[in-house]
Amino acid sequence: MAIPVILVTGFLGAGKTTLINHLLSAADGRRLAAVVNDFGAINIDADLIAGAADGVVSLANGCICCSLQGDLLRTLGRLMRRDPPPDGIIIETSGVSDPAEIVTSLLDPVIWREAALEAVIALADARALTDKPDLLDDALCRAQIAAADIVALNKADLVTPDELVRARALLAALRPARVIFDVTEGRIAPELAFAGEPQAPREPGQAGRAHGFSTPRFETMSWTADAPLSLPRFQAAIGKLSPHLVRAKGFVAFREQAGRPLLFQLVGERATLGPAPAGRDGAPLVRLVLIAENGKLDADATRAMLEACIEREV
Ligand SMILES: Nc1nc2c(ncn2[C@@H]2O[C@H](COP(=O)(O)OP(=O)(O)OP(=O)(O)O)[C@@H](O)[C@H]2O)c(=O)[nH]1
Repeated sequence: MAIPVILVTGFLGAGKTTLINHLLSAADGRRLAAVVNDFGAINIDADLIAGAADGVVSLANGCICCSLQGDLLRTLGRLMRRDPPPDGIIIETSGVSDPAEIVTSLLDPVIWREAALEAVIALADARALTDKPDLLDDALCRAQIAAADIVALNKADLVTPDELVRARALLAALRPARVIFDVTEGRIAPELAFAGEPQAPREPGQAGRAHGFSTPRFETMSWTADAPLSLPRFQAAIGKLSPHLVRAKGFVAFREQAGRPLLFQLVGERATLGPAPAGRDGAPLVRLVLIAENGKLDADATRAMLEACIEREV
């Protein structure tokens, strides 16, 4: 029997990793494997998928809808040959991927027989949609919603009930026939994701047509440091950089809070610092990935700004 595959898509920072963590934690004895794709050179998402290190495969430094497509198919092949094989596979696309391209690859009859695409779940960010309804004018964002069987309107906790109704209406106008769920922290019912029998292969839809805006549209920069940072200087640097960024994330450590690694997240203008999952041995103390629209980030100046945050021992 074919292994069911769930494809998770959605704009940068909408909550894809959070949803996958939820699905893995609610797996109820099912052996789920996850393939995560970070567009940057450092794969932060793989380290954020809790407690499933064994079943998580990371594809970094490219986008699985274009440069890493072959890697994705090879990875699926390897996962399917595991003994025992997984009961389900979740693929997280990077926020800059056009899922239609990946859907087309997964519809290859050879793949389909063994790993059948069961559902495409698109994450939309209720807060971002409320702040910027014209997000949905964006071709990439539309392609992600258009490819979905299920739309999860995430971050419901960050908007009022009226705002939630408006955000939902915006999505419904774009994708009237699809199911839209309001969720917080990606807590979609697992049975919605792995619903049972895979659907019949579908038409690739707009595959190919919508492409061209994916990877070349964004650029990514990674930065690492082996010494802790100054918290006020880092906050000031992020304040200056955030207007030029669409997304940033990574692990940080501050001199002011010695021995406490933190997870830094920036989505739009919302920056948060929270507890980091246990670090990987040998990984640099500070690992950041910054994503910007092409041409919006001066890499040298950004690097210099971040270097200036390092607290050197005197
Ligand atoms: N308040 C709130 N925050 C959320 C919710 N879901 C996710 N977040 C936060 O939003 C940020 C981004 O979440 P991720 O799950 O990393 O988003 P992503 O789509 O995987 O991000 P990329 O892979 O970089 O595109 C993190 O700080 C999450 O903790 C939610 O429902 N409510």
